[in-house]
Amino acid sequence: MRIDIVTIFPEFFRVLDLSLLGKARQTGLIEVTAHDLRDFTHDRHRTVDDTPYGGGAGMVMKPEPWGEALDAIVGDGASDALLVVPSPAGEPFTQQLARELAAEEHLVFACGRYEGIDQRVVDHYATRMRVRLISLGDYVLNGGEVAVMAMIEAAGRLVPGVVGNPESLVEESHEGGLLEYPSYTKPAAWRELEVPPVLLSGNHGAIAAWRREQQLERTRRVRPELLD
Ligand SMILES: N#Cc1c(-c2ccc3ccn(Cc4ccc(CN5CCOCC5)cc4)c3c2)n[nH]c1N
Repeated sequence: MRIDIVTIFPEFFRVLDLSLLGKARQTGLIEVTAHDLRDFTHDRHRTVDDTPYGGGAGMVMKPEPWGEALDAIVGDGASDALLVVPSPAGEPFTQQLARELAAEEHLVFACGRYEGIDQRVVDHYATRMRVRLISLGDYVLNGGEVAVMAMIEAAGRLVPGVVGNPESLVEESHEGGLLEYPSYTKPAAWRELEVPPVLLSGNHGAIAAWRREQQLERTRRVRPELLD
């Protein structure tokens, strides 16, 4: 999988050199490149924003630098890449959407700032490639970078070979539509708190049944809408 990110804060994505995704990058499973949008400006101040037509607070990101940056990544014609634009107005990011992103060969993330990117950028690239506006959740961020980091982590870990033990991807929260069961490890007693005895029983059928019941109880209590 190839991932390109366009942002005015490319150093924000240095953290992707660490941990699981760092290893996936070293093995070539996932190739991540962050591009500085200001490298595609031509004025002394490397300007990427301007006042909004129609008035209103804040600034809007100019289309020209975005056009040059995205053309440098996907060329000047049609592209099979998927352009992902984080936006408060986007479709909700879910585990299912993470699976869909994980199946893509080439993802291009456009990280907006200020009040967002001139709409014509999305409208233009929608004539040349698939474009999806995606929202991390119903709260307001200052830009797309945090959302892109979450999307790359959620999708990247689903790419075959990235997570050592694929079984660990199955019994997670939101896999299979339920929240995950509680987990325990040694010691068997800690600050007078005991591990549930069934987990020490060695009875794999009883353990599986207990875990399933825990998933259902937790989902009913915390996220009942997932059971609809
Ligand atoms: N993913 C994701 C996100 C984002 C996100 C993603 C990308 C950008 C680029 C700029 N921003 C700042 C911004 C904040 C609020 C608004 C709404 N405006 C409506 C009219 O009144 C002014 C305010 C617009 C832009 C972004 C925010 N926020 N929350 C998510 N789940």
